[in-house]
Amino acid sequence: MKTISILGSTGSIGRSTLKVIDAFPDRFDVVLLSAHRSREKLLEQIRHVRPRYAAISTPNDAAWLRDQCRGSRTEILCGEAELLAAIRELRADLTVSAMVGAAGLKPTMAAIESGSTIALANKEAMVVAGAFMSQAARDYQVDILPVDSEHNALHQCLRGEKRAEVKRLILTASGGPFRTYEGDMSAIQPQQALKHPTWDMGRKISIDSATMMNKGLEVIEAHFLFGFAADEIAIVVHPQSVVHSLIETVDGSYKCQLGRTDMCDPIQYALTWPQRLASPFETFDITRGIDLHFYPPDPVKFPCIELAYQALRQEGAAPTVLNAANEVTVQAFLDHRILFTDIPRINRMCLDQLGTTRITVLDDLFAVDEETRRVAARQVQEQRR
Ligand SMILES: NC(=O)C1=CN([C@@H]2O[C@H](COP(=O)(O)OP(=O)(O)OC[C@H]3O[C@@H](n4cnc5c(N)ncnc54)[C@H](OP(=O)(O)O)[C@@H]3O)[C@@H](O)[C@H]2O)C=CC1
Ligand SMILES: CC(=O)[C@@H](O)[C@H](O)COP(=O)(O)O
Ligand SMILES: [Mn+2]
Repeated sequence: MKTISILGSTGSIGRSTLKVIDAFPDRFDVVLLSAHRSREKLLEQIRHVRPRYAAISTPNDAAWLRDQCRGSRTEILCGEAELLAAIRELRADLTVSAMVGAAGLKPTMAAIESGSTIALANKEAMVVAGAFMSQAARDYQVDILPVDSEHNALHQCLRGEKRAEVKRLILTASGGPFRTYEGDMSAIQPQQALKHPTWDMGRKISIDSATMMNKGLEVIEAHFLFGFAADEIAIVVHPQSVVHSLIETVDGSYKCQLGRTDMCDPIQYALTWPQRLASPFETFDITRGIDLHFYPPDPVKFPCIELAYQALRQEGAAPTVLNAANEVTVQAFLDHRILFTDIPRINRMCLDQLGTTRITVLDDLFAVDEETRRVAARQVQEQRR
């Protein structure tokens, strides 16, 4: 049995992970679950998989869970410090990193340092601290297996290829809900932006897809996962989301991975890697007559794409700054405190102001993350006056 920790088990990726695990009852033993605020959902999961530990963020929720779980074998943990200690103690065979945002960075680093293989969905951790995470993975000889559908596709396409023979990576983008929208972008409301055309996902990533910052973050994620430079990573809009990404080889071939728009597939790939196991799910029907279209993204309509390339080229603190600003602006937009078009505007302001901050150690990144959040929050406040 492979022991599995799931960070962010109550979210969209966390729930899909449990679905995959349920489909392979003799292969996986879930030893840790974690949630932020969803205590009822977490309780249900605890009763279902009976992990060694379950972690939640606030003392109030932890007390409630302890009460509900009295007599059970699961120990309830409260807050980040207890979660990190459990990750280090358990040293799970594999950790699914599926929290949203930079909050996932410390737990993911702790899992790497414990020697656990990482199934990485939490792209923000890689954007914030890609160089440090990759170095830690080398130091602790840990594999980081991408769950993000594009990077999972690239992982599959790159299998068996020599680095020198791959010219570039091409990330597919659905184009989000506003791909063909011709109205006033500043009038877009959260409910419209949350309606992703092809994937069912959490709220933050859904807004990122709507601004196409998701693709920008994925360019940075691809750089750190696969070691390609900004100029060797392209984005192509592909509204069907059937081709999950492509590589171009030096001899002019394109190689792609395609499949369903269901995250259970890349999760299964990561959980069972390096094996491939027969899918327990309904598989993709190639004969169903789908047209596949590919065309370049619109950088004027979606300025977040260029911001991400700028941050990647700047390196150092810039990706951390862009991510922190974006986390603040996305939440502010969801709370109706700023307009859709304020997201790239404030993100750019933060990147210009703080992107060149000097970084030597990981703690410098945490400091610049905090400072950016302060600056971005001030900009959000200004906007409300
Ligand atoms: N959903 C998808 O299809 C895809 C997601 N990803 C990436 O995977 C990650 C997770 O996405 P998704 O599952 O959609 O997100 P969700 O919002 O659905 O879930 C996020 C999870 O993280 C927990 N969480 C949120 N904030 C904190 C915090 N501050 N501290 C600790 N835990 C926290 C949530 O707990 P609670 O439920 O209690 O709030 C929940 O378990 C993101 O980085 C996203 O970009 C990548 C590709 C596809
Ligand atoms: C499922 C997944 O990996 C998401 O990142 C998805 O790709 C988002 O869709 P967009 O292509 O619209 O960003
Ligand atoms: Mn993706």
